Amino acid sequence: MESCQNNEADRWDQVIVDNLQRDLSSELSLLRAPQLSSIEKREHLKVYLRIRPFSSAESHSGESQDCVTIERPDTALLKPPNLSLGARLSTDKSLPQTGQRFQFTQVYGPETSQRELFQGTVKDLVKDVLEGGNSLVFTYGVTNTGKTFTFLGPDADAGILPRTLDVIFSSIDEQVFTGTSIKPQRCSEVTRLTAEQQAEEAAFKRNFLGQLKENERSNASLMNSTNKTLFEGKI
Ligand SMILES: Nc1ncnc2c1ncn2[C@@H]1O[C@H](COP(=O)(O)OP(=O)(O)OP(=O)(O)O)[C@@H](O)[C@H]1O
Repeated sequence: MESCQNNEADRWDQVIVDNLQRDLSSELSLLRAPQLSSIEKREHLKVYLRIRPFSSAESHSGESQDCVTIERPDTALLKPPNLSLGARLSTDKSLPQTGQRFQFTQVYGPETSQRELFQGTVKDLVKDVLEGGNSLVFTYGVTNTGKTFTFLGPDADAGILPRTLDVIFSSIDEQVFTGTSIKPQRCSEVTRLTAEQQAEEAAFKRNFLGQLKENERSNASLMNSTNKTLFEGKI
């Protein structure tokens, strides 16, 4: 009897498992195509490649700029640089060097200005942020590839961060809250300050800015005395 019951139970398990398999497989096969295309539509990650110009040391070292070729606006072909270990170990110099192709949202060549890069990559994100959106931008690359140049840039040729701040502050010009009764907290919250807290914040700000100015002054006088020593040393 027991064995008969077991057989019966096994049969039902089998039926349920079979149905489950059949249902899932038919559902998955129906869902697969639309799901993939909707993921593709929601793809927000953009990856840009910026190729910096050769430094004068690199140009003088005899390295060929052919190690990076922009094949299409979104594709770069990379070959091992002549001076790299891989290229030096390759025994047959008559064979063409093999390269690897990489695809990006857009490739920016060495002649790209800071302005062009900002306009092509980050400007629209800043507009979204001004309308309440969130964005994350970061630079990634080995040392000496131009991350700091791209992000901060020299004073005379600002990178994407100062350009972003400029757009933000120019856009909210009229809406800047000049009072001191609220203080930003974490990413998107604010704390309301009592009169006593406002006085504390104001004193902290005065001290902080005073210290910054003092540091700038002492750095400038240190530079002056170092230059003077070097100059006198040369004479
Ligand atoms: N687009 C560019 N045009 C002209 N010079 C550039 C450019 N990008 C980088 N450089 C120069 O190349 C050098 C290395 O750049 P940078 O310091 O930005 O590299 P990095 O990736 O931040 O390096 P690290 O990771 O070591 O801090 C600097 O002398 C910089 O001025």
